[in-house]
Amino acid sequence: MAKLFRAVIMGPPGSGKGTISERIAQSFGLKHLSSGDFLRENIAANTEAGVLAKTYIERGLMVPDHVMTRLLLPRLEEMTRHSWLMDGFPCTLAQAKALNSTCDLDLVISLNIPYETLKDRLSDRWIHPASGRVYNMGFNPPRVQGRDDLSGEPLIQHDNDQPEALVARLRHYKDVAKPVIDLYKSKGILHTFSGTETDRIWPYINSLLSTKILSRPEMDTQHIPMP
Ligand SMILES: Nc1nc2c(ncn2[C@H]2C[C@H](O)[C@@H](COP(=O)(O)OP(=O)(O)OP(=O)(O)O)O2)c(=O)[nH]1
Ligand SMILES: Nc1ncnc2c1ncn2[C@@H]1O[C@H](COP(=O)(O)OP(=O)(O)O)[C@@H](O)[C@H]1O
Repeated sequence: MAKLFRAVIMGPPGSGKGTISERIAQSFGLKHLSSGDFLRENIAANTEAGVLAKTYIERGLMVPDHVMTRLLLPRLEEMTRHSWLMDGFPCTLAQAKALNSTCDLDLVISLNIPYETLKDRLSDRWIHPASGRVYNMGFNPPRVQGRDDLSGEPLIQHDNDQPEALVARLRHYKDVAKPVIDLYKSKGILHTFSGTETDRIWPYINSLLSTKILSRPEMDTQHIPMP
């Protein structure tokens, strides 16, 4: 069987992982998998892992590694016929090692965005809690102010997107992500992109993926961008 493409996107909160993942999924036909979406699905379905995860998320804490791996690895193992891009996992070295034992990654994208930019974006971020859809009042505003585009339900802001909580979250990200980034660097699969605007970073990611994915004959041709 032709080899499938497996990628991970990493970056601090607000770095644009979700936004860039959607663009990659659309342009290259990879399935966009998001740890936050998996968690929300499990919380909504009241699964054992979902009930447990909820107690952490409600307190603004990261979900413990063993809960994350128990939840995500079986789902990834099931995806034997799809190329995918994982957003939000792994976040810690323990998660990265667990993922390593399940699959061989082809590529890791790491987003390196200045603190001031993250602070500005997140303090302007509005979320539709039920779906996880994210809006930014300057970058991608909702069609109707304060309302989700699809459901029309009210949008909220997260307390942990406010400046004081954000400093702690970003510091925490740096500490836990460093060994993960070092691991992927040592494997030779890490690609880091720096900048303050998603629209400026995107062409570089697009051209990197074009060189990696166009050569893969199993990809559905309708998803391959025109040269
Ligand atoms: N002004 C501006 N806002 C952006 C840009 N790229 C993304 N955003 C907005 C969309 C969101 O409101 C916010 C964060 O973007 P994402 O939700 O895509 O980021 P990410 O998935 O990394 O955040 P998360 O881990 O879920 O906290 O910033 C940009 O280039 N300029
Ligand atoms: N890989 C992970 N390890 C631990 N906890 C995670 C992981 N991914 C997501 N979470 C938890 O789920 C929550 C929601 O994730 P996400 O939708 O990515 O949004 P955000 O990071 O902006 O809060 C996180 O705040 C965190 O508590």
